[in-house]
Amino acid sequence: MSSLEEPLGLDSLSNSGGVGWIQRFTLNACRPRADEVEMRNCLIEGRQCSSSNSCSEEYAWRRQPKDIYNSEPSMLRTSSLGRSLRVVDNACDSLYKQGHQYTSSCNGIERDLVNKYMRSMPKSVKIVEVGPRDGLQNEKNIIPTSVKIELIHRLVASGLSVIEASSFVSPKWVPQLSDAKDVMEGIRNIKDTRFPVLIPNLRGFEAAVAAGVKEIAVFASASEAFSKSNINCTIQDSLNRYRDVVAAAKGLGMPVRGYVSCVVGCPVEGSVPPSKVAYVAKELYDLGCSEISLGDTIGVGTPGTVIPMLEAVMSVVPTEKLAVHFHDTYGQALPNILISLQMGISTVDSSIAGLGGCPYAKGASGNVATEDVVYMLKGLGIDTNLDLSKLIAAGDFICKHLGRQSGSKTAVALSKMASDASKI
Ligand SMILES: CC(C)(COP(=O)([O-])OP(=O)([O-])OC[C@H]1O[C@@H](n2cnc3c(N)ncnc32)[C@H](O)[C@@H]1OP(=O)([O-])[O-])[C@@H](O)C(=O)NCCC(=O)NCCSC(=O)C[C@@](C)(O)CC(=O)[O-]
Repeated sequence: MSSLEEPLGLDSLSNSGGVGWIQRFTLNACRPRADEVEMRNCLIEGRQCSSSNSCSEEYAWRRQPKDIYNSEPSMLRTSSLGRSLRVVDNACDSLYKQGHQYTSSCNGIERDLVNKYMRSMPKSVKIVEVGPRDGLQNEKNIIPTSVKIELIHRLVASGLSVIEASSFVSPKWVPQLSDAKDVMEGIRNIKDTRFPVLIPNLRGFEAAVAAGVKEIAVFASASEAFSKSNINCTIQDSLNRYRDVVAAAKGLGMPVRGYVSCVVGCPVEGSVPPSKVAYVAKELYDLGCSEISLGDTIGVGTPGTVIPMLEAVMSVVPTEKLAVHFHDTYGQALPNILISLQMGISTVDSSIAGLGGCPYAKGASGNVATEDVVYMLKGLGIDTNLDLSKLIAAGDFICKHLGRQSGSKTAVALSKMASDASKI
């Protein structure tokens, strides 16, 4: 086992002030007020109480089952406290306030956390929904075009402003998306939503234009081996190809997004150096791409590897032009997004119900689930203008069609709570 695979033990923190840091975040160090203790006890014991926090009738989450999706995450947070009963844990809680303000109420002491932890966080985040493209491209059974169109309509209804609709790639390589033209026809009348599509070459570009596409994305790799297996050419050849595609798109006034895949690791080459990612990102930016999305295609990144990668890219491409695109193979997507936000990035790609995977990246799991990203952003008080309940319904729709459970932990948890509440 390499040292990177070994988790840090508490003993290794003691010499670096780590224990003190941990103590500041324990309940003992941040004792609940007496009335909160009393309220918690009543909840555990199932009896009624009348503290100032009022749990006199029922649990908050039982009172309004229909509003459960729209509740703030702090109201939905639960902890088992060693018993099967779940309780609202507000003993030492962060209070979410509108307008990007956070305070922590603890022992009656108000602490302003904005400057301490949230200083560099964006006030709003743009989500680029990639479910209909990245989410579905790897599905073995061909999904009817009408289902893809219905999914896109549902995603639009949840407030998403950018939805990657499909790919104009070779149908021999990705048969699932060979109906791109028909999907575009089915969403032609939707206004005020952007529907970019993935384009591998001029041929795909021409087909997309003929289908009424208004925005495209080209996709290069930071790994030579992945470039070969994904688009059957070297990185340099792909950049040369994209030069013509971007020029043609610019000639029509179309915005072009540029993807860099394998920004942390490659299924064939292993680790990918940040300098290589920065090189490809800058090349795409210089070609005229208005946004560069950095894809951890196989989901191996952790904040420890994402930070140096982003540092390298941010030194050559303006931060506001960057997006992050994390797959969740090792459950690292949310921490990676959080660190990206802290580094100033405000565009995040995600896929409804965590669908996804690349046909040329074996073992890679789905993208981070849109519902989970939105839940986290709501908890951080960051504006998304999205309706979480409608997102969950959209995820439910496609998962039912695929015959599997959602890959979104938020969707699973909130659906279970809603169903439990409806039985009461
Ligand atoms: C790039 C090519 C086309 C090269 O394909 P090729 O086989 O190397 O070469 P080709 O140009 O000779 O084309 C082969 C056949 O495809 C046809 N063809 C050629 N182009 C098109 C086109 N645009 N639309 C429709 N058909 C096309 C072409 O006409 C020919 O047909 P044939 O003569 O044999 O009947 C192929 O390798 C390809 O389509 N690759 C796409 C693979 C793909 O979509 N992968 C998943 C993308 S996900 C990703 O990259 C990561 C990302 C973006 O999600 C970020 C992340 O997750 O990190």
